[in-house]
Amino acid sequence: MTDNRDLAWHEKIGLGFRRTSEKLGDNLSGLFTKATLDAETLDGVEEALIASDLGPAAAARVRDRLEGERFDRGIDEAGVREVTAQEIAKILMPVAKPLEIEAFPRPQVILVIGVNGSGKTTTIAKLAHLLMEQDYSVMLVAGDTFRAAAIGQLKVWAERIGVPIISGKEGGDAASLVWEGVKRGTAEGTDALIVDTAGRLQNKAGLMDELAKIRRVLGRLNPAAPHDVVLVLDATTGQNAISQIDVFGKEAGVTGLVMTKLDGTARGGVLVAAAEKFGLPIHAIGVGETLDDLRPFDPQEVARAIAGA
Ligand SMILES: Nc1nc2c(ncn2[C@@H]2O[C@H](COP(=O)(O)OP(=O)(O)OP(=O)(O)O)[C@@H](O)[C@H]2O)c(=O)[nH]1
Repeated sequence: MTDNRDLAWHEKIGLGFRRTSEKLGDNLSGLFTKATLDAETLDGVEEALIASDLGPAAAARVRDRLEGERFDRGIDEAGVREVTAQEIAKILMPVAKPLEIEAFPRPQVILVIGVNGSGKTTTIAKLAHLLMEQDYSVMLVAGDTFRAAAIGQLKVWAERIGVPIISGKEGGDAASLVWEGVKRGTAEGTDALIVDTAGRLQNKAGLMDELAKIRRVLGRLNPAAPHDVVLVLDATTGQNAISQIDVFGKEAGVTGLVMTKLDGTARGGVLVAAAEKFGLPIHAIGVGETLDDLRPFDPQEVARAIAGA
C-alpha cells in the first residue's frame, strides 16, 4: 500500500537527487563517441563517476562490470547509468538500516553527534517525529550545552512535536542532563532518549572529554548505553563528509549515520562513497527541511535516483 505521504517521499527522492544525477550526466557527456566500448572510454566513465563523488571503489566496480560485459560492444549513457544504478544498489543494500528501538530495559539511548550546521538539531526533531509515528515515546536531552542557541532551538522543536525535553543552562554539565534524562525516561517508560551533544571536530579534546563523561555516566545507569551513536553528515560538504566519518568513527565510536541536505547538492554521490568505505548502517537520509523529510530509504530507489536510471 502506498499512501500519499509515501508517494510524496518517492517523488522527493527523485527530486532530491536530481542535481546529483544531472552532474553525473554532465560528467558522462561526450564520452560515447565511438561505436564500441574501449579502454579510453572506460577510463572516462571511471573518472566521471569519481568526479560525481561516488568514490574510487564504487567507480572501479562499475568499470569492472562494464569491462566484463560490454568491452568491444556497443554502449551508451543509458547503459552506463543502468549498470551504475545496479552497482550502487548493491553497495547501499547492506547499509540501509532504519534505527530499531529494541533496548531492554528502556529507554534506548541515542547520542547524536556532528559538526556545527550539519543539520544535527533538525535531524533530532525529524528522528523523534519518525519514531513517534511508529508509536514510540520519545524524550530529548539538550546536551549541546556549549551554545545557548542550540538549547533554544531544540526546545522549540520539542514543543512543536510535543515531546518532553531535559535542558539546562549554557555551559552546564551535559552528563548530568543525560543522567536526569535516563532517570526520568526510565520512570516514565520512555522508549527512546535522543541526546543532542556538543560532538564537534573543531575542538577534539573537548569533544572527547564531553562524550567520555556522558558514556561514564550512562554506563553506571545501564552498561548497554549508549545504544546508538549517530553521526549526522551534511551531504553538501562532499568528500569532507568522508573525512568526518573517519575522524568521528575513530574518536567517538559511531554506530550509524544520517546524511542530510541531499536535496541541496549535486554531491549526493557521497552517500555511496560513505557506504562503500565504511559499511556503517545508514539509518535515514534527509531531503528537505520539514519534519517528514527524513526517512529510512529504499536502496534500489535511491540508487536509481543517483544514477538517473
Ligand atoms: N535542504 C535541507 N536543509 C536541511 C536538511 N536538514 C537540515 N537542514 C537545514 O540546515 C540548517 C542547519 O540545520 P541545524 O539542524 O540547525 O544544524 P545543526 O547541526 O544543529 O547546527 P547548529 O545548531 O549550528 O549546531 C537548517 O537551516 C536546517 O533547516 C535537509 O535535509 N535538507
